[in-house]
Amino acid sequence: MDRIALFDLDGTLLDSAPDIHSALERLMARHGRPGFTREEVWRMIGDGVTVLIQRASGVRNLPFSPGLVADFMADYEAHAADETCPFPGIPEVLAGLKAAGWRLAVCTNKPEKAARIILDDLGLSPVLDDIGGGDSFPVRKPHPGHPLAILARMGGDASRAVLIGDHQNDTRSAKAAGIAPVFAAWGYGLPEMAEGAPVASAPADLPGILAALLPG
Ligand SMILES: O=C(O)COP(=O)(O)O
Ligand SMILES: [Mg+2]
Repeated sequence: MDRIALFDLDGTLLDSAPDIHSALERLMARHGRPGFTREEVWRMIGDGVTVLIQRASGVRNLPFSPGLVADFMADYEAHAADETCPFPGIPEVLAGLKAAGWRLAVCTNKPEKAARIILDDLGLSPVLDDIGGGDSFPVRKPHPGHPLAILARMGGDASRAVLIGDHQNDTRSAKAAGIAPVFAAWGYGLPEMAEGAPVASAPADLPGILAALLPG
């Protein structure tokens, strides 16, 4: 059976924080609230857009409502790839893995529509076999059902898959699913979020780590 590499999106494949940050600044400004530092935004990313807006509105004493999320998303989707780009080395690593026979997919807590807009815009969609967002299934990371639902769609198996991500939600969902986790240390997570998973310090480390975990 083919080996499958599942990639987290924000903070793993893509440096997407600049556009998330900008859209959040505009949302706060529309409600007369001050913005956030980039580091504060990194700490709020990882559990999907609703939790991001709950965290941000909570800190700024802005009553949370689903309308805030819809308002944020309409603006974010229109600007999601303005400054967002793959981390250096990512396109080459994806192409190399593909050439080595791996099938590739994205497992992100970002809403699927926004993920597809960005991946299309950055020209990464053709190398991906599947994209499963935070709203694609009844559950999302850290629930193991999120990566497992993507594997099921691909006809894959947990024992022949790895999940690379920058947050404890990634390592935890992988471990609970029986998928080998790899921690992306270049992303937005704190080092302790690796929780014992093998650590890749740069994208260029991935081919070696993945081949060691799942020899062809
Ligand atoms: O949208 C988020 O909060 C996180 O998305 P990710 O799962 O791709 O890191
Ligand atoms: Mg991430």
